Amino acid sequence: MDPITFGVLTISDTCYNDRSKDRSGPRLVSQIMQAFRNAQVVASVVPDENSLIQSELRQWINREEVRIIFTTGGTGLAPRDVTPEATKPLLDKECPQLMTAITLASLKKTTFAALSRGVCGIAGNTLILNFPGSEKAVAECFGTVKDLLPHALHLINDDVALVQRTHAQVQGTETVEAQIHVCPHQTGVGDGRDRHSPFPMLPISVVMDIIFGVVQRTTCLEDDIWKTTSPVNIPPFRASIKDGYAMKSTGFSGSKRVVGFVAAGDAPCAQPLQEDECFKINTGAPLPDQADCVVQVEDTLLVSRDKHGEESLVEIMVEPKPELDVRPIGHDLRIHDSIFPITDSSPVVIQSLLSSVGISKSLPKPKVALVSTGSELLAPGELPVPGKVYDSNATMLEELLLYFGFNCVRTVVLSDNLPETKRSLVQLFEKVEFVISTGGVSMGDKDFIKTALEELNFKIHCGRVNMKPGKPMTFASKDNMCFFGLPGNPVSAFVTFHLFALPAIRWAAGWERTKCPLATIQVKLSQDHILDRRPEYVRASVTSKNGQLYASVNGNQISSRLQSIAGADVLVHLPARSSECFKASAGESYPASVLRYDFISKYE
Ligand SMILES: Nc1nc2c(c(=O)[nH]1)N[C@H]1C(S)=C(S)[C@@H](COP(=O)(O)OP(=O)(O)OC[C@H]3O[C@@H](n4cnc5c(N)ncnc54)[C@H](O)[C@@H]3O)O[C@H]1N2
Ligand code: MOO
Ligand SMILES: [Mg+2]
Repeated sequence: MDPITFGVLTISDTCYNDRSKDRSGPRLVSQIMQAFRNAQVVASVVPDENSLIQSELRQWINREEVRIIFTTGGTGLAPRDVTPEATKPLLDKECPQLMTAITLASLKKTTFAALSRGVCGIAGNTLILNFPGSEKAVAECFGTVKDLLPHALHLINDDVALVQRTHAQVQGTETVEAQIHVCPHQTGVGDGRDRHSPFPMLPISVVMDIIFGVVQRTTCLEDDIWKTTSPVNIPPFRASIKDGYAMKSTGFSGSKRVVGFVAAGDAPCAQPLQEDECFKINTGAPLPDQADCVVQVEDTLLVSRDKHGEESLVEIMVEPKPELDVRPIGHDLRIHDSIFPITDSSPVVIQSLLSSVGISKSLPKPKVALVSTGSELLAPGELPVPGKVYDSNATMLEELLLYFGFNCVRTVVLSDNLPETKRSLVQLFEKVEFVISTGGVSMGDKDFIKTALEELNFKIHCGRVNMKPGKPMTFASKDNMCFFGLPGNPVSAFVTFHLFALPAIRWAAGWERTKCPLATIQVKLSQDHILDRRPEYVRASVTSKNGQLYASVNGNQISSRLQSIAGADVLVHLPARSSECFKASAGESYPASVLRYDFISKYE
């Protein structure tokens, strides 16, 4: 079936000024993608300006392939709400009943639906529907009309055969769902149908929304961990902060007799203590019951030793003050207080804080399996064979998982063989929740991953992403099993692991959503870079010059050249080329994902 292109136009001053605030547009895109397997989507954001709305709508109406446009926002009663006024003059025919259907359904949820003034109609061969601006409303409105859309398009197209077929379906002989289903790429068929990927190229933000919507959390840190209270005080006894002498702060008289030695690990000592006596004590040792301060060894002089060579008299050079160099009981953490002052999902933080209060519990981490696919692959260590290449992806991904605090339970190398691929996936998913594969997701007649997933009844949420490298990145799921099919080119696998698989695993592990993706910083480009047709994620090393971070692109960026990850501190996010702009210039500032903790390679 031919792809249908949908337009999603977010109309909002706020979202225009800060795209990250646009929740409704991406939500709509993701719903379209989930509902229509043959959908392509163009999306844009404009402010609440009549002329700008019309100019964007006109461009899409004039594009033959754009068949349905949803607008979101600007339908209310506020002075800046002009979406219906901008839309109406462009319509050849209005479809008021479509809007009535939407309004009736929305009124069942909230009477506020009565305050939306959206219109629906046909412009050329394009159906336009105005939806309100809220994410929830958009989802509901889309749900109301989605099943009507294929038939509406057939009617607009005057496609008699399909119209008749839909009428038959309405009478109960076939489902509309079946009609709009498109099978994934059929390898080796050799006819026209297998020459284009049926998978729309989704924007990264949409793929992220889908991933966070689909991946289930295997641990619920909020409940299990964040509310944990301490069963002990830290320190559990009054502890010395210094190596020195524990004594009474009262009756200071210059020198004191050393009456005992307390080391870390000794039980607190109840022995009576006079004002002219002291105990030699080590850092971390419990203060004798009758002492109330410690004088560090640097502020004392040894006066004499006894016949065994032990210290017997010391001169105290500073005045002892109550509580000097003493950590009171519960100073760092009080019993029954929360162990976690703030939520921090780092396994380092969680495990070590739990250990500090005596809780020995390893956090359940999502179980991950890695699979390298490809008949051309040789394991490192094997002798070279003509036509074969060494498998770098399995090692790279295993090291990355370890670097980010996760383990992988198994690594297997598959040949390009459909039954073997299916068998291995089934076996792996008996043991793990995540399988990350590399290779076999593009258009070759040996690229079996998507077919295997379909045949195993996985839902393929994403088969292509609008990015370079990493275009064929595939994400699929079934029940709580999640599958990432990273592209085989090693750099594509590297980039897509960081951008998609890692955030998904962190999410499953219970991390806060905003913490799941890599941290983003702003960097200035050190050199010009020609922009690609796809948004590009460029490996670059970072130099700090007078506090400003500069990114230097790491040589040839072809996705097979793994050397570009050497010295890669960040992935610089470069936008796609446009008619106005074909290069990113030196000195311009771009966002960049931080790949490693030590992300500044040079200081100048
Ligand atoms: N007709 C089209 N061909 C390709 C397209 C396309 O859109 N149309 N996309 C290209 C893009 S972009 C990428 S990225 C690759 C992705 O390919 P696959 O995921 O199918 O991966 P393979 O074909 O199996 O391998 C690609 C390449 O990578 C090497 N490779 C694979 N696994 C490993 C490994 N474990 N270690 C090292 N190197 C590996 C493999 O030998 C190939 O050279 O498809 C393009 N094609
Ligand atoms: O997207 Mo591919 O990953 O360009 O090489
Ligand atoms: Mg391939």
